[in-house]
Amino acid sequence: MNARLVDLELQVRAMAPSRAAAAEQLAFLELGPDEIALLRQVHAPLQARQQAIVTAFYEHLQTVPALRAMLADPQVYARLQSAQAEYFRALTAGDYGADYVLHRVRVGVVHQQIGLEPQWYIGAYRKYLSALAPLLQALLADRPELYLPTYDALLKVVCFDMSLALDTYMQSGRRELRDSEERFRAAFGQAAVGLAELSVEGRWLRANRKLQEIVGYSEAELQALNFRDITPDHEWRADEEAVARLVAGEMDHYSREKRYRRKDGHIVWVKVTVALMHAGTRDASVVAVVEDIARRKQYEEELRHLASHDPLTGLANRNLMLDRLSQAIAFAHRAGRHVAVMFIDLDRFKNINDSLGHDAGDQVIIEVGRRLARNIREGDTVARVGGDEFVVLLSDVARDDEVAALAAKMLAALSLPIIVHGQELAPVGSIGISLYPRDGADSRDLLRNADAAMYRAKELGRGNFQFYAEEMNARTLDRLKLEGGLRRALQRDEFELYYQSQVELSSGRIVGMEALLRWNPPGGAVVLPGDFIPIAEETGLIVPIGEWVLRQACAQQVAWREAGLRDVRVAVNLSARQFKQQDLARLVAQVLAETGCRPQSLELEITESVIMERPEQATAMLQTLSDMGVHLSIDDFGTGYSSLTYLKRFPIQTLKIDRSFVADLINDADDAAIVCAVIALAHTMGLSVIAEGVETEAQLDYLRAQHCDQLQGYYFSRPLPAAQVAALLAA
Ligand SMILES: Nc1nc2c(ncn2[C@@H]2O[C@H](COP(=O)(O)O[C@H]3[C@@H](O)[C@H](n4cnc5c(=O)[nH]c(N)nc54)O[C@@H]3COP(=O)(O)O)[C@@H](O)[C@H]2O)c(=O)[nH]1
Repeated sequence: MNARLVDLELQVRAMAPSRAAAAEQLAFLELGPDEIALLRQVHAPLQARQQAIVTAFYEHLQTVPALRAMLADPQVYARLQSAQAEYFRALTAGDYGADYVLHRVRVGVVHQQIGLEPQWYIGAYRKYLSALAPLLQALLADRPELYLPTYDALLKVVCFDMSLALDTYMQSGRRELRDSEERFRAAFGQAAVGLAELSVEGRWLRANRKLQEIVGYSEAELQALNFRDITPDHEWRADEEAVARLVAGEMDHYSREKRYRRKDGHIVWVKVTVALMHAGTRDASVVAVVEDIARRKQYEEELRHLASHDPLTGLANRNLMLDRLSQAIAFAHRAGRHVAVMFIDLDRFKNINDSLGHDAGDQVIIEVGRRLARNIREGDTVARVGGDEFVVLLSDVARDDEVAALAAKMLAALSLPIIVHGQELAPVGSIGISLYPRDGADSRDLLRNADAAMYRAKELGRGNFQFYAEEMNARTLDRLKLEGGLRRALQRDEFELYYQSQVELSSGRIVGMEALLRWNPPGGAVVLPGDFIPIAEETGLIVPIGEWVLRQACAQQVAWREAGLRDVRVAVNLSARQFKQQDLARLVAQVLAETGCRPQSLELEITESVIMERPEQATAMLQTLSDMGVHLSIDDFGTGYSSLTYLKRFPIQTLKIDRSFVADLINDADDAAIVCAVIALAHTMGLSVIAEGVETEAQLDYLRAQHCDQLQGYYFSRPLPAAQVAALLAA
């Protein structure tokens, strides 16, 4: 027997009345041995008519559309007909014991399971009785006095059958209800979402396990509470209004996201979907499906945070800063207050990135962000708006001096040492400040003007703060114009090299020419490198410009030589960015090859500060250049902090004393001492020394007395165009 049949049989046995109950029922129906005997008498002749009766019975069933559909399957039809034949056989067989009872109950269960409604069942009994009445009458025609008792006996058996069948239906109904309640209880209890039933006044009536987990209260604890007790900040008003609309029939359910306060005090986000049960009755209650959406809310919050914050520092990003600035302006406008915008740019941050790597740069940025944030009040904002650029918004400011004091405090905080990768760094920042409403009516103007003030702070030597002033915009515009002009200068051939002679003290002969760049913009005066090299350096334009200088200077050296003039060395200045170019050595080799200039006729001047920025890398680069035979000198010597250890290792030939020391040599004992020390040091290390900026005979005499090797300065010659230099060399 398969599992379904076993289950069926178990159900049948469970539903069948006990022997005693069946006997009691038969007694109540007054079906005794006499009646049974009467039925047995007609049993055999009735069996002969069985087929006709069963067929007629089924034809009758087919007249009902619902039953016809149920009997459409031929297999089902054949099985039911065979079961019906057996039913018919047992009806008058006279044995109404346990097997009979089980058979009748089984038929009832099967019919109930296939969905046959009881009304068709009772109609079927009526059909049997109607069909059998004339038959019995015919069979008992010769003994008509037996017809009524026999029919009455048959009626009792059919009533017995009917009671068994109806009992089966009722029991099945009860069982289904019980099963469904159990299923509901299990589903309610184990559901993966929170489920609760509440009174329309908001008292908790039932709460499943998941809901108890979400709110941290047991069901019993909840039953002593109203939902308002665990809903924060009067959020419950919205729930109450919605439930009132449910009760009024204005909607059949509602969903909303809300918060509960857990038993442990934490707030948890949930989505509740609420419907009314038993609407319109005194038993009306509210069913709530409660989903824990804390995760989703957290993701949403994270996404919101990501869209408005800088991922490295966690500070506000530009978007959030602009938003807060607009709000602050609106507030200040209403309240007649001021807003301050501070634009902060780290000075030489690129050097940290280049020399210690991006990881170190990141650490510095994070620490700078922390330091700025530590110095502001609640309600103010620190935002990171670029690589090393920050904006601080002071949303409610009364006076300038308040802002100035804070800017000074921030600069001091910034410059405290940071240890990164074992190196001590002291970040320096330049701060530009604009104030609403004085320096701009909207965010755009305030930021632009704070930026201009920041550039001014940089121009004034970095590490300071500047308030915006009208003329700064003009300066910014000039700077932009200059940058635009520089970009076009190369193509338009607006650059020119001037040369300044370097004189050997012992012989008085010109031994070198320093190439000094000049820019002749169309229609304008000559621009000196001090006014455009820093911008070229910042914008990267220095790389192509520097390449042009190198090529031009080498070509000029060859031209002078080939013109039969003195074979002097040409000195070219290398900027910081050029010196850090990976392919500098390759470029120098290529230019030497292209122009025919000999390596020993080229001198490269690199400033002390550029070399000392990354001495290890500088040593390698200097070595490569030196191996090529190029002459190397350290420019502006004395202005940086050269380590003697490194100095010894650098493959250089010359130290060039900065002209600032030479300028006051005669009047300033300190400068004189420095010059003497540099000359002595260079000679000890086997290097030659050149002093630049020599303007007077007194300076010349002093340097001669100190055995300086070479001199350069206006005393001998100002920087001159190449053509005039040719005359000088010829002379
Ligand atoms: N990367 C590059 N830098 C360059 C290039 N050309 C020039 N420069 C650097 O610009 C700075 C300013 O140069 P410049 O205005 O040309 O000034 C030079 C001389 O004119 C000046 N000088 C020389 N003698 C005297 C003097 O007796 N008195 C006095 N007041 N000034 C004098 O000194 C400048 C040369 O300096 P240095 O290079 O240190 O020898 C300057 O730093 C240039 O290096 C270029 O092509 N690329």
